[in-house]
Amino acid sequence: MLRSTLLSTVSRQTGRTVTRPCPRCARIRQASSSAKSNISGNHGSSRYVYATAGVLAVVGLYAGSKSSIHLESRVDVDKEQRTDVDGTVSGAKGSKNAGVISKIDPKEDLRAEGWEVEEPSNETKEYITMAEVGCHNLAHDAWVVVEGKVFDVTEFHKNHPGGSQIIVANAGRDPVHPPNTLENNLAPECFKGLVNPKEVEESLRAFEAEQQRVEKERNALPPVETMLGLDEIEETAQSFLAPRVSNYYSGYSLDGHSAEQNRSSFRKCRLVPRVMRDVTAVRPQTTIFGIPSALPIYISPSSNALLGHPDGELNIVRGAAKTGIVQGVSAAASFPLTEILEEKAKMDEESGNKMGMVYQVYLSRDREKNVEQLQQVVEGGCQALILTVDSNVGDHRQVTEKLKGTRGNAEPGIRMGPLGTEDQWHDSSQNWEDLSFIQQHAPGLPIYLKGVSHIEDVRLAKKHGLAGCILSNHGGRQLDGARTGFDSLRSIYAQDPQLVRDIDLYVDGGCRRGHEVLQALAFGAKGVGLGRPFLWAQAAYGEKGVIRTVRILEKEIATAMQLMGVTELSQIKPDMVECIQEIWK
Ligand SMILES: Cc1cc2nc3c(=O)[nH]c(=O)nc-3n(C[C@H](O)[C@H](O)[C@H](O)COP(=O)(O)O)c2cc1C
Repeated sequence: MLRSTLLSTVSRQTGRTVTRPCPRCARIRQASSSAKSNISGNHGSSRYVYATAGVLAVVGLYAGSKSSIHLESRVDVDKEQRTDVDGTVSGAKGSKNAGVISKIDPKEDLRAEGWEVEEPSNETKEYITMAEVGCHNLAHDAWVVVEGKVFDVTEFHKNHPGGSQIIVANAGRDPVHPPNTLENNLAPECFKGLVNPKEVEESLRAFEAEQQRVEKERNALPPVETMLGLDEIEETAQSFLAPRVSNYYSGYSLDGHSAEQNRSSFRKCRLVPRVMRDVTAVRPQTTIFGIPSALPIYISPSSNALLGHPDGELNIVRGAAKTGIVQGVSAAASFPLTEILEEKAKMDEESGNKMGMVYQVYLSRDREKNVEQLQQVVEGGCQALILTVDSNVGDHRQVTEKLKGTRGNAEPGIRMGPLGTEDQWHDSSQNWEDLSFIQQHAPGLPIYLKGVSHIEDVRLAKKHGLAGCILSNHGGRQLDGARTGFDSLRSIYAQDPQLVRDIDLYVDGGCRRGHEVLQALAFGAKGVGLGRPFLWAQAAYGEKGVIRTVRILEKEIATAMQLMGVTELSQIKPDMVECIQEIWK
């Protein structure tokens, strides 16, 4: 049964979502009662414009210097892939997400305006409009435009080397991908047609204008040396990044209780320093995931650094290498692991030291993907593996969905359901038995389970021979209401201090100051991970921002150690941190 496509637009006045049937699709449906296509999507023009403005800054790297449109390379469209229905043309045969192609042919008008216009193909005389492309903007229905060509990347994005999210984030949109890379990896049937070149041109112009704005504002930022705290760097980044980028980085699930508590849980403790001790020289060095580290912190794996800066994760590699801290690389990084490893090799050669790099994986629904990935990780020289287990289904980020974040426009009731289950990287069947599979394919690599809260799960991790656990609620981005990593640590320590000694525990979420790192160490944590601060820092200042962030934390940690009366991290004890019950109420 054909349903009317609904358009959702966010009223700028009321901020409320207004939903109405799409007149265009309704017209097409009237005309094509026998259409095979199952059209779904929302492409309200005001939302589309808003979302487009958001994406422009996001894909700086991809934009490159592309300023002209080349439609010279034709892709043969199999006649049978398109079914003419009363003047409209539906998408690929058998595709549940088949598209709709306009019967309006603007080519003559365009030629009259002086455009050089090529024929889309012998079979297809019409162009796909950007509005139509915009209908296909979801993880399970994703089209993108590259150099005027429209591709269905619904299947491809799940295996995209740069991560699924970056593709989905740009689904239904402008040209965003380096030329030829998609074409070479896509089956011919994924080609949907061409977009009106004038529209592409306009969209590119807007894209470039936004790129220039971001670059200009980034260049006008106060010098990185004037940044004194991690929050200040975040504010600076937020001041010029497109709302969509800011929203993605700061995003949390549902009401953000866990994200908020991540910050506040550290502030509910009081430090109880010791005095009259010689603290002239302090040693904040330690080992993180078994790797020597300058500080008891590490960069927690976080996806899509490229959203904020064209060098993305490469900034983080350079910053981590130059400051001697360990980088956790996300399975959904925006650069392929091969490129990240190449950058690491360069840094290792320059410094003569081997930087610390650990790789994060999700258990994929397609285990073969994990096998390939793990082989790359082992051969590439990553020193440990982080297995993130708090994402067995996708997140539920209401705020992000509203802003057309990474998941497309959410149509309540229609779209919310499948989002969590479509992604290859979230396997809701994952369980303890799967650990042997990971262990088998990552021989010799210590494995740390990320996203643990319950003491019994720490015990099980130990029983299964894992090197440690990262107590975390994923920065409040998965289960809203989940206990904070720091609170889990305190609770586990209170129940079974020996367990904390027997297995390595790390904590992440909400830590922004050096003394907060020490609070976690007091209860036995081996180190603390920070996610967002490094994303913001590289977005605003590139590699220098990463370095500045580490330097700020280094100073804060060293000063806090001196003021606490300790010279070694091992001297920080639980009796030096008081978490008073009344404060928690
Ligand atoms: C934008 C963003 C992307 C993230 N991507 C991943 C990821 O790909 N894998 C993962 O295990 N954790 C991911 N995380 C969670 C972080 O590793 C970390 O648990 C969390 O950010 C810590 O909280 P903090 O940002 O307050 O420091 C992400 C976090 C953010 C903010």
